[in-house]
Amino acid sequence: MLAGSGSSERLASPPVLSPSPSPDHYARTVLQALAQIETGDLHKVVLARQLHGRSDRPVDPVALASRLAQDRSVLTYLVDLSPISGLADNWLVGATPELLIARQGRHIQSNPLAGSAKRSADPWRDEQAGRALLQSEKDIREHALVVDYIMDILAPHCTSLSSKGPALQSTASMWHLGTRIDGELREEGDGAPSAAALAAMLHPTPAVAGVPKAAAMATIAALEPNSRGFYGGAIGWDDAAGDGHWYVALRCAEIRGRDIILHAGAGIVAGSDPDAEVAETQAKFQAMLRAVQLNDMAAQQELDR
Ligand SMILES: C=C(O[C@@H]1C=C(C(=O)O)C=C[C@H]1O)C(=O)O
Repeated sequence: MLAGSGSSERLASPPVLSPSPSPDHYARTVLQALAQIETGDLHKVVLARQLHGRSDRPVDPVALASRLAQDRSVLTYLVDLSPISGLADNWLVGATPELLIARQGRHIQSNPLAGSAKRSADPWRDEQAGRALLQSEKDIREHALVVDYIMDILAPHCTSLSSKGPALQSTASMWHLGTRIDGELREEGDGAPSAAALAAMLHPTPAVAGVPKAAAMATIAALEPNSRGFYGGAIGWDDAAGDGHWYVALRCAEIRGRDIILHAGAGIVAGSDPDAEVAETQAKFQAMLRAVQLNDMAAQQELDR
C-alpha cells in the first residue's frame, strides 16, 4: 500500500522554505539571458532554480517516492547518494516525464519535451491551457530546438529516423509539448552503440542546457548561483546486450537528512517573459511540493515576493 498523508515528512512549523535564487533574482537572470539571445550568440538556454526546505525530522525518501509514483505518467526514481557523497541519509528522488533514449535491439526511441503549461483542476481551464500551449509559436520554436538537436545527433547512427509531433503530453500537474522520435540503428550487436552510449551522446539536450550547447553551458555557469547536482543528468539502465532506457533527471529533489533541495528549470528563447518563466518553474515544483506536503507554504512564499 502507498504511504498516505502521514506526518513523518511534514515540515516544521513555522515552515522554513527558501527559494534560491529568489523569484525576482531569477526573473533578472532571465532578462540577462534574453539580452544574450538578442546578440545572436545564443538561441536557447534552460535556467534552473531551487527551493530549500527543512523538516523537523528526517525526510522519508521511500514515502516520498511512493507518493510521486502515484502519477503513472512519470518514471519515479530513488537513488541512495550516501556512497557517493559520504553523507548519511543523502538521497536523490524524482519523477521524470522525459525519455532521453531507449534501445531495444536496433530500434531506438526518444521522447523530448519542451514547452510547458501548468495544468488546472478546472477541466475547462485545463483544456484551454493545453490548447494554448499547442498553438504557442514561442513554445513550438523552443520545442523544435530540442527535437532538431536530437535528430542531428542520432541521424548518423541510423538507417531510418522519424519524428512525430509536437503533441500534447501531460503529467498530473503539467502540460508539455512532446515529440516521439523512432529510429533503426545502422549497426547490430556489438557494433551498435548501447543505450548508455546513445544517452552520453545526447546529454545534455537543450531540454536542460540549450543551443548552441557551449554558449548555453557558459550562460548557465554564469547565471545560476547553485550547483545543479544530479538535476538535469541522465538516469536509467542498460542490460548486458546494451538495450536500455535512459531518462532526463527532472522534477527531483535531493534529501540530506532533514534538508531537502528541490530543482526546476525553464527554457528561455526569444519572446520568453521573465514572470512567466518564474511561474513555470513554480508549476514544475508542484508535483514534488505536493509529495512533501509543502505546496501551500511554497505558494505563499512565492506569491509574497
Ligand atoms: C527543465 C525542466 O523541464 C524541461 C524543460 C521544459 C520547458 O522548458 O518547457 C519542459 C520539459 C523538460 O524538458 C524541469 O522540469 O526542470
